[in-house]
Amino acid sequence: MAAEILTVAQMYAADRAAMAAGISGPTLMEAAGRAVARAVRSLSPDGPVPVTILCGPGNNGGDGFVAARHLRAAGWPVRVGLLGEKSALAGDAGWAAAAWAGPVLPATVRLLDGAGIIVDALFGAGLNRPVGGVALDLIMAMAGTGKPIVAVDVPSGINGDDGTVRGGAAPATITVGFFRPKPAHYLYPGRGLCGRVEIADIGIPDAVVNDMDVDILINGPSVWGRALPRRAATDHKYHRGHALVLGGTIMTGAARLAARAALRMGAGLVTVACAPSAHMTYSLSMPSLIVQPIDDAGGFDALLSDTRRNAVLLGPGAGSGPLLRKVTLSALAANRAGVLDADIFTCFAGDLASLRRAGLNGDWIMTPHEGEFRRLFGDLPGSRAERARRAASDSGAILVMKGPDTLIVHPDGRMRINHNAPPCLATAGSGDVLAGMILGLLAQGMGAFDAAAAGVWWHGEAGRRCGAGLIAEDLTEIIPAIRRDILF
Ligand SMILES: NC(=O)C1=CN([C@@H]2O[C@H](COP(=O)(O)OP(=O)(O)OC[C@H]3O[C@@H](n4cnc5c(N)ncnc54)[C@H](O)[C@@H]3O)[C@@H](O)[C@H]2O)[C@@H](O)CC1
Ligand SMILES: Nc1ncnc2c1ncn2[C@@H]1O[C@H](COP(=O)(O)OP(=O)(O)O)[C@@H](O)[C@H]1O
Ligand SMILES: [K+]
Repeated sequence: MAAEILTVAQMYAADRAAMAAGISGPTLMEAAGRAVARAVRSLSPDGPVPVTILCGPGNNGGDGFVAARHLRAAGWPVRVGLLGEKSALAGDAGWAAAAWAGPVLPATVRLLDGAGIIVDALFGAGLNRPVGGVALDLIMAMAGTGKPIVAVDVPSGINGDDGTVRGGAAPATITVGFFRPKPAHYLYPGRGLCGRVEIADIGIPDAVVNDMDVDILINGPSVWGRALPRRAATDHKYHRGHALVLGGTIMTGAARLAARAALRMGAGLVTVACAPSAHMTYSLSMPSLIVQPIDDAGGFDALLSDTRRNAVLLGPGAGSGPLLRKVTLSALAANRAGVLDADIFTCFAGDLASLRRAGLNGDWIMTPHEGEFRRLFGDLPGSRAERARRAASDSGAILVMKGPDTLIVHPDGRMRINHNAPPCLATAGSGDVLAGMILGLLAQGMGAFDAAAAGVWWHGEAGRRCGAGLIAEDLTEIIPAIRRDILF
């Protein structure tokens, strides 16, 4: 499957490009409506059930009319309700309505009575304001029936570009999208309301994407697989990087999990720098770890003076006191790659400027969850994706906005949306493992944007393989098996 995600504007441009190439609007709409009818039929393999199709005033409604015609031709009982006047339907939607030979009733809640399956063709890409009035009544009534719903393009009321709900939206069983997915198919809350997303080929040539500046991708091995560090027969451990982790004194589990994850991802060596009092805890936890006691930030600087220590992780379990602050500022100045996580966001709350002044740049990755994000960046306006883009741009670093739909954002605006993470990853220490996984890839010289994306996907895959009941320790142990499968 192609990894591109198209914005609403890009989708309209793809439409125009296809038409410029000689594919007519009705041809596209015919294919779209046929795909919707196919989705409806897949919901009732035992045969026809009554279908109510609610059509809106634009081309989304046009797709509904085409679906109605195909279902009726296949012997399905279909009722079509239109929001607005048939005479007002223009362009391709007008063509589709004219080609529907059955009655067109006013769209009312009562049309849903007796429906076995509902098609939601009210609004798609053209939603330009929050739904209200009759449209909202219809949406709420669809949701209230409990019947399977096939949404055309997106559930009506969802903003295609950011997945937000504008007024209200009915949860679909299947959402049929066209040509390429839109952000709303992958971003919550839209993603949660789309049900199963089926992207139909409606005859738009793949080549139209080549002329577009597509900057949103579905995160997966096809995106970064070729950038993964490979092993050579002559490898030396120093070829595979030396990661340095600041270990805390009280919450030692976080750095231990991260360090183990970095080793499992293939880093050649991992050193944990910690207070002398914690030395024993780290040393006994993992014989393969190097543990270096440091008395103060100067001790960390001394470790950094060895340039072979090429990747740094700061934050997990580190405490948000002056040591973390000093160490972070000097690590940023030391021209390394690294990951900033967890306590960093408390330590530098509202103070992005200090991180920037110290040298924060695109070799660094920040991995906040929503709460940590707000601590560092404040209450930025806009959708989650807009806020993440703004934060990446303001910081100059790669931003990993964690959650069920983790976003990996480059300061230049490119974004990868992750979609494989199961909810069992919401467990203590899981984020520490993620930070260590990304660190392990950075240590091996992978570029920060790809390392972040690969780490996030791999972490999701680890969660999927472990399944319900996983604890963070399980994630690190399944890392090698996933590597074998990605690299064959
Ligand atoms: N490649 C493509 O882009 C294709 C798109 N097709 C369909 O075309 C749709 C887009 O068509 P349109 O651009 O006509 O847009 P829509 O049909 O999504 O909606 C536009 C109409 O709804 C009205 N409207 C928008 N928000 C409203 C609100 N909150 N309350 C009341 N009225 C509202 C607008 O004034 C306009 O009349 C897609 O979602 C898809 O279903 C397909 O026909 C096939 C090809
Ligand atoms: N509901 C969810 N579905 C999928 N992944 C989730 C969900 N909730 C959290 N995660 C993932 O689990 C990890 C949790 O990280 P974090 O909140 O930092 O945990 P901790 O601080 O306990 O290590 C992140 O990678 C996040 O994307
Ligand atoms: K719709």
